[in-house]
Amino acid sequence: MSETVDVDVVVVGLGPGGEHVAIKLGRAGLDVVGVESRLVGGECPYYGCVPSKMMIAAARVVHDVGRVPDFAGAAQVQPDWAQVARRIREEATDDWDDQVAVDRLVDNGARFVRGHARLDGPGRVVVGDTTYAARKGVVLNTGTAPAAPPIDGLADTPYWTNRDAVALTELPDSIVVLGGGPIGCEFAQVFSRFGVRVTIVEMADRLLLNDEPEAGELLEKAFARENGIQVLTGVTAERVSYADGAFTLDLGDQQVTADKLLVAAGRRPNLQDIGLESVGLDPDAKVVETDERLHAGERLWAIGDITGKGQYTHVSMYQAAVVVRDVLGEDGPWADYRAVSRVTFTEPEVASVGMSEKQAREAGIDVRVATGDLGARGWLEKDEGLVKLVADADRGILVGGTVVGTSGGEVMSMIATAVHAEIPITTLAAMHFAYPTFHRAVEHVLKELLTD
Ligand SMILES: Cc1cc2nc3c(=O)[nH]c(=O)nc-3n(C[C@H](O)[C@H](O)[C@H](O)COP(=O)(O)OP(=O)(O)OC[C@H]3O[C@@H](n4cnc5c(N)ncnc54)[C@H](O)[C@@H]3O)c2cc1C
Ligand SMILES: NC(=O)c1ccc[n+]([C@@H]2O[C@H](COP(=O)([O-])OP(=O)(O)OC[C@H]3O[C@@H](n4cnc5c(N)ncnc54)[C@H](O)[C@@H]3O)[C@@H](O)[C@H]2O)c1
Repeated sequence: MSETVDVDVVVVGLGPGGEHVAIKLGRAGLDVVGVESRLVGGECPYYGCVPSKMMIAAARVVHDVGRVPDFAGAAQVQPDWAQVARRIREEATDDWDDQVAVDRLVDNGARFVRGHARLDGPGRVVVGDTTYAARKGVVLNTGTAPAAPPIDGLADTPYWTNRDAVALTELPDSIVVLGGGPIGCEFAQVFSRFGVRVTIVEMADRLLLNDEPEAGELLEKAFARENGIQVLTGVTAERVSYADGAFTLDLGDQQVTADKLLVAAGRRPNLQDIGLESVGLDPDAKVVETDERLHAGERLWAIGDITGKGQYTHVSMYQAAVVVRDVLGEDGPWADYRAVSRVTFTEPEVASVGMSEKQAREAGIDVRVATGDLGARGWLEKDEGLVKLVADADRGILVGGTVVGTSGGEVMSMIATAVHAEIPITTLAAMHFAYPTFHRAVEHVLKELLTD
């Protein structure tokens, strides 16, 4: 029997942002219903950031032991994937069980419904036989799923996505990674450091297409040097087949074969089958357009990957905080994307904030760029890397920056502060920079920007 339940807010999809909204509004005393079809917390804790960074931490330790001969004699390491798999299962994902997250939601005053939610007009959400009528509105946080590129034969093979890769209990001897974006690069290096023979197949002419070209080029060199990850760029897989326990990718003039195939070729937004047409939105659109308060329509907010402002947990959480302020009638600050930062956790880390040089030029800015290496600390640690700064010469401020290197994400944070707060370059260049830190490399590049 169908029923209608009146509530204040319905949150559809409980990724990192949706979970935050439901908890905060529940705690504020609103009648909130959170609906999730899979696991509360979404991709990040169960299939994304958290398990992948646990793998990366393990791989880094293995790699560091391998560097002993470069610095201090000899050491032996016997990597054991079982320990990594156990840690992911027990410490990160509770064996892919979200009871703790469900309890946290309910303890904070929200109601939880497991199921697939569909919009049914403004402020209305249907789950099974129940319609929720939301007085204040609906927050969409449906996220993304792994995309499968339209390659002949691929759909008929037992290929892996990130969801399989984080649940591995045994490593294969060899793997092809299709896609050289953040997901492909992070997994490729982990597997390679555990002794798997890795080939990356990327159709663009470089790795990390969304970062500065210098970053992808440097990472490719690091991959080649380290354990010999084979990187094939500018190639298109024409056909994929699977026989006798092996995948074969036909790349036109060559073939690659491996025990496993990991598809890391981008994400597909979960926007079909959620009733967008009932609120006047296009279900075939790639993103849901939002304003600075994340409004997407009448009594409708959208947050997270589906908004197209950067597919990152911190963007989803940032937007969630904006929505909470809006729902509770508080003052801003409202959403501002000038200084969105991102880090690919390879070694070297690839970190960036704000605009790339190309984006700044396309925006019509009077662009000035400068690039430098990691300076004294890089030499001491035998680490290669770079700092690239993108300036608006007219305004005398930074609009973007990239750091590739050890702790690149941490070094980038000072550039993020500068871009966000629009600190004059002359003020930045007059700072003290401790010797010999990695962040001191930024000083040299700032001075370079100021020389004629
Ligand atoms: C391997 C990997 C590594 C990553 N590493 C990082 C990282 O290091 N740092 C970082 O910032 N980001 C990282 N990301 C990206 C990050 O996981 C996402 O940006 C983050 O999860 C935010 O997504 P979201 O809030 O849009 O929702 P998601 O996490 O995608 O969650 C959306 C939820 O909505 C649910 N849902 C969808 N439709 C419905 C419906 N109709 N009814 C009910 N429920 C529904 C889904 O089941 C899902 O649980 C990584 C991603 C991957 C795949
Ligand atoms: N550390 C992090 O913050 C982190 C880590 C992983 C993922 N993420 C987020 O998840 C998003 C998705 O990651 P992703 O790496 O899957 O996507 P992506 O879109 O960033 O990269 C996918 C890559 O696959 C390539 N590709 C697509 N189709 C192909 C084909 N048929 N053959 C060969 N190459 C093909 C594309 O050219 C692209 O370079 C990222 O953009 C990022 O926002 C973040």
